[in-house]
Amino acid sequence: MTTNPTVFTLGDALVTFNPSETGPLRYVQSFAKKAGGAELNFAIGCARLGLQSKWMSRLGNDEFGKGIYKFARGEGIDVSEVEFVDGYPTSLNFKEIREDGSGKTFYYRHHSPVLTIEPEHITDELLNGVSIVHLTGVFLAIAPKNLQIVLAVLKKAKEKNIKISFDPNIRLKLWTIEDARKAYEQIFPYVDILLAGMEEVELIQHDVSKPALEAFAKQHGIGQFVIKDGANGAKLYSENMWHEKEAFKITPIDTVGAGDGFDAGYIYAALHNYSPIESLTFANAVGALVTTVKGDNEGLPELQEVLDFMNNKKAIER
Ligand SMILES: Nc1ncnc2c1ncn2[C@@H]1O[C@H](COP(=O)(O)OP(=O)(O)OP(=O)(O)O)[C@@H](O)[C@H]1O
Ligand SMILES: O=C(O)C[C@@H](O)[C@H](O)C(=O)CO
Repeated sequence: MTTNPTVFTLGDALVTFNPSETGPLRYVQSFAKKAGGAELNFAIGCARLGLQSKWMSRLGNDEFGKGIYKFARGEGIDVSEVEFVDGYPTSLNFKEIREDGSGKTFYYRHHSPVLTIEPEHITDELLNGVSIVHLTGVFLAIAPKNLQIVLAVLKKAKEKNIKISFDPNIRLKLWTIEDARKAYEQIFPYVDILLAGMEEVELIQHDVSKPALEAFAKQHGIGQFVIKDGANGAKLYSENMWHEKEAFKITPIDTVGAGDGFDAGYIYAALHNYSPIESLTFANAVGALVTTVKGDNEGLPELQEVLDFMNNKKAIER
């Protein structure tokens, strides 16, 4: 491959308050201020792996928005499609983390700045030079009108022959499963790579037997159907075959963002023509590494870190 491929994504970012201790949020006394948001995490993951990463968003014209903007730019993300808007405060997320590393999110994003994105902002030039468009259900869940924006991006991507990947990222704190299913029905026919968590697959499609999942992929014309399953690893259905790979053995301390990291790893692998098993292994490694660091994206690794981790190579620390 001669030029470095560009990945495009679109979504809301949040100032994420990570608790300084585990346990119920009501007893937590202090937080570390960080940045989060599923699509921003994905964009950071791609940039750390060395891809060109373009993130479209809107941020509040406030201190938090400016902080996120500087953070994203510092990660090397193309922020030319990020704008500040007055009257819409930057979204917030307070996290709760349990002893096993599992997390809960408490959102304050009812008046998100991304509500000001309109279909006419999806211009012809927006996807110039882009190799893959990656969208997620979080942006869809923020407001019903976002479906029209997502469809505009998907249509533009199809016109330009750009591959489309999608992560349902179901957030039932933002919408109902019925509304999610209705929106996904309109999205799935465009999707080339579907990256879904096992629990999400169960919510979307009750029967998770292999024949039912095969029928689901065929019905929607999904070329690569990837199912992420936490500590069990991941599997892929593609070209009438199943491929499965176990997870790496690690001790998770904060699992939020593992799925976004996995997505970035899988897209990196897809853009570099990895085999199905190589792709799952690489993406599992990125997902596992994310869980070993507190924060939604601090654990996203650089390419060499993934390779060293997969080869069990110890880093020289001193
Ligand atoms: N405890 C763990 N041990 C090893 N690997 C893990 C663990 N948790 C997650 N991973 C890796 O990260 C991937 C994604 O995690 P998970 O299945 O939880 O994603 P998800 O459901 O999309 O999550 P989320 O949207 O909450 O980030 C897994 O497929 C696996 O490769
Ligand atoms: O954008 C979101 O709603 C998700 C984030 O709060 C968080 O970073 C996450 O859940 C990542 O998958």
